[in-house]
Order: sequence, then structure tokens, then C-alpha cells
Amino acid sequence: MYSNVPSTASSQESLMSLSSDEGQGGSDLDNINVVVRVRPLASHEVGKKDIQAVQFPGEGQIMVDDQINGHSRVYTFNVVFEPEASQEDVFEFSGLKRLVDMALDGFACTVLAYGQTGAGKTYTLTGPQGEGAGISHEPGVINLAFSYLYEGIKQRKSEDFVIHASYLEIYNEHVLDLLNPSPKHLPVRWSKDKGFYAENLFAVECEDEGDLQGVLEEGKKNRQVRSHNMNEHSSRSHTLLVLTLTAETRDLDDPHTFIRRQGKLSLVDLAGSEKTKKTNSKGETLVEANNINKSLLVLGNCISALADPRKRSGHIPYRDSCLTKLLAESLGGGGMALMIACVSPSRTNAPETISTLRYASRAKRIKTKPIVRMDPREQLIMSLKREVKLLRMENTYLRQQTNLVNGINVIMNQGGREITVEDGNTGNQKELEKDLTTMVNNYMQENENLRAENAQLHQMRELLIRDHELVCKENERLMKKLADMEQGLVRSPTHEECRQNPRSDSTMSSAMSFGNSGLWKSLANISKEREAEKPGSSNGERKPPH
Ligand SMILES: Nc1ncnc2c1ncn2[C@@H]1O[C@H](COP(=O)(O)OP(=O)(O)OP(=O)(O)O)[C@@H](O)[C@H]1O
Repeated sequence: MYSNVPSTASSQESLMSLSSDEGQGGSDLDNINVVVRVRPLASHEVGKKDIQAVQFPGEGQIMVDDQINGHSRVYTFNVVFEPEASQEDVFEFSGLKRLVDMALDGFACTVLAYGQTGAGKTYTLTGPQGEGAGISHEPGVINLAFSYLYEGIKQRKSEDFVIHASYLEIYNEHVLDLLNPSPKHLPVRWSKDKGFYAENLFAVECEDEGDLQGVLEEGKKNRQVRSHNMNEHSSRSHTLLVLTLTAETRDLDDPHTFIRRQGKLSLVDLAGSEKTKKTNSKGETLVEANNINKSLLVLGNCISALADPRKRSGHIPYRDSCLTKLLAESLGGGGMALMIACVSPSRTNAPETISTLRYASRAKRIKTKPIVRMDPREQLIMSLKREVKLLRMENTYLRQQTNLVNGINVIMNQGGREITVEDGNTGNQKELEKDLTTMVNNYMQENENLRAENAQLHQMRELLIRDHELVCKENERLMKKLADMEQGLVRSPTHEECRQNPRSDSTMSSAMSFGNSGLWKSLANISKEREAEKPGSSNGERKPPH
């Protein structure tokens, strides 16, 4: 059951469970990776004598007592982290490390923390909030990811990385820059190259881990947080911390050229869904809650559409909220995503826990096809370079073949006397030489046959041409005769001529003298008929007028 868990995790077996086919956060590469984290019962829940309503049967399963329907529900995920799991466990086994590696390789990767308000999203991502005694300083998985990221960069010696960080929040459907606080909202635009993006968003270059931690702290300080019944430090906005990782690698074929790619790591802390009755939200907090719920509903709609193979290729309602616009790339398939679904273990929160697990189950069905992000021009240059390389290889190969054939031609030209072909020292080349010789011989034989056939055809053609010429001459002669005859026939004898010599029809007699062919006979008949029709014709019978 835990055979895929790395040896270091043997002590963790009681703290988490992995689905039977999972390794480090999932081997199901085609789908969004979804893990569940269950926080411990909070002190206020213990105080109210609330009890745990979730159980962990193992193999990535989580079982929740559904009090409303009176039975238990079981859901399966890539990994389920139990309340005792530490931040390091989540970082190590959620698949987040793999996402950081992929972002360094040039993919767009996203980590989303989703769940009910107070379920532990912010705690998981950035550690405990607030200050003072009793507040631990356990780093969040984002902090751990920063260290891992710079470790990874150090190890990739052949690549130069430049990292930029931007941090925004979506508050009441408006985008605000957390690194450049201002009441002015940033418009969300769309471009062919970038997809949806927040215009004029500040991006800070971060040279080391310290810079990134500074960016995180600055953003946390500026985000909208409020207290309500269920969480003293409730996030009232969705936050997106986006790291752009630009890598330059020297082209192995051309040391003067650099290949550039741009990976992206988006770390998203979603505001918690809430039942406003439970949180007792009023006034501004109620407006925030409605906006949060609405945008999470739109996100849910997009997830549902993407998870359904029949709807996936149709319209996905990304444009219905700022959040879904900015997450379009992460969800839409070109990137890689990890959802950390955070849930409360308490019985009072069981309906919300079930709702979160359903939402996460749907997300798990989304298929992705991650692609490396490169500048389209650089991509073109790369593909052209690859083509040039292939053509060069083909050229070299063809040159080698030409040399061999030339060598064989020399052999042929020298009457079959054997000549050692240059570069033909290896056994393979000798084999090839032999094959080529046979092939050339066959071609020559075939050529010879074709030449003979060709000569025959030429002879036949000559004969046919001569015949054709004779026929043409004969034709010409006959045509001339016919023309002469027609000329004679067309010129009708004058009335006077007919009167003087009714029987003499010189034209007719000359035409008849050509022979007795049917043609001439019929022509003569036509001519006679015409003659007979003429008024005053001496040999025609005149018909009385009617
Ligand atoms: N795994 C955990 N271990 C110990 N305490 C936790 C854990 N997860 C959450 N908590 C505590 O639970 C409380 C609520 O957590 P958190 O603020 O992270 O919730 P949230 O899901 O981000 O809520 P919201 O959506 O309202 O912002 C905090 O006091 C936090 O310290």
C-alpha cells in the first residue's frame, strides 16, 4: 500500500496516505495533481466539544461522516495528509518539488490552495499568520519551495537564470498590485502571446532566496485580511504570487547562440468559500464573501467543463471572473497544476468538507498537456537550426554515398578491374560497395534493355511518320479534286446556257468523270435536282401552281 513512499517517509505512514499508483505526489502525469490536507481540530472547535468526522482508510482515501444523509463518503486523491503531517511532509510528498523542477525546465506550473474558510490554506502555503507568543514560525510550502528553487538553480550550472516575481490580489473582482500598493485597479487584458495578464503589474527581479522571501512578506503585509467567526485572519482576496524563471542556455551546436525559455511558477492562495450564516458576515465582509463565493463558483464551472471530455473542447467560461481569466493557462492544459485541497476535520464542518472534496475530485479529472514556454521567434530559430543540422547531416551522408558511387564508377570504367575505393576500409563500407555494384549493374542492364526497346520504338515511329506523310499527300490531292468539283457545282449554268444546250452539263460530266463513287453520284443527283427546280429549266418538269 505504501510501497511507493520513499524510504524517508516510512515514519510518515501514519500521517498521510497515497493512492496505490502514486509516487511523490502522483504519477498520473496527464491529470491535475490533487492532494488533500486535513488540519488539526482548532482550539475553538475542541472548546465546543466538536469531534473529528474524517477517517483515513489509506491508499489516498479520506472518509467523511455525512451526517445529513446518515452515511460515510469516501474520496480518493493522489495523497491525503493527516492532521499530524508537517509542512515539510506536504512539501516533500505533494508533488510541489516536481512542479518547481518543471518550472525550471520551462513549463508553466501552478499550485492552488482551495478550501473552506479557516481550513488551513494560508497556513499551508505561507505558514501561521499573526505574531506573538504561541505563534510558531513554521515555514509554509512556498517558503520551502523558494529554498528548493535556488538550490536547483545552483545545480544547473550550464544555464543562467533570471527570476522575476509579481504578486497580485483579486479583491471584489478587482486586481490590485501587492508589490506596488495603490487604490488603482489593474485591468486584465488578453494578448496572443501572453494570454490573460494584469496590465502594468510590477515585477521585481529576485537574485536570491532572500529577495523572494522579501517579496512574499511585502505582499502578505498588503493583502486584505479580516476577522470573522471562523478565522481570526481570514484572507478576503485571492492572491497570485507569480515567479517568472527565464533560463538562458548556450547552444551546444553554436556556442555564440543562447537558447531562452521561460518557465512560470504561480502560487495561488484562494480565498475560502464560506457560508455567510456561519461566519456571520455583515456589511463589507458580506460583500467580500459574496464575491469570493461567486468567483469560486465560476472556477468550479470552468473545472467542471474542463473535466468533462465532451465539454472540454467547447466554451470554457474563463471570462466570467478575473480569477479564472488569470488561471486560464494553468487550468487549460498547457501547464501543470497541483491543487492542495484544505479541509477541517470537525463534524460541524463536514458538509463543507464534503463540498471541498467534491470540488477537488472534479479538478482531478482535468487532463493537461504541459508545453515548454518559449518565445515564438526563438522557437522558430530553434526549429530552423534543427533543420539546418539535419540538412547538414543529410549532406554529409549524401557526399559519402557520392564518393562511393564515384569509386564504383571508376571500377566500371576500368573494365571491372578491382580498385580500392577511398574511405572504404570498414567491413560495412565493403558490404555497401558490393550492394552498390550489384545495384549499378542491374541499372545498367535495365538501361540496355530500355535502349533497345527505345530503338525499336524509334523505327516504328519513323514508319508511322512516313505512312502519315503519304496519307496526308493523298488527302491533299483528294481535297483539291473535291474543291474543283464543288467549284463547278456551285456555279449554276445561266438560263441562256441551259436553253442553248439543255443536255450538256459540263460541270456534271467532268465531275462524273472522276469515277463512280457513291459520293460523286449523290453530288450529281443533288445537282440535277437543283437544276430541275430552276424555273425555265429545259429538262425539269415544271409543276403547276397550286
Ligand atoms: N495544519 C495546521 N496545523 C496547525 N494549525 C493550523 C493548520 N492549518 C491551519 N491551522 C490554523 O487554523 C487557522 C486557519 O488557518 P488559515 O488562516 O490558514 O485558513 P484559511 O483556509 O487560509 O482561511 P481563509 O480562507 O479564511 O483565509 C489558523 O489559526 C491556522 O494557524
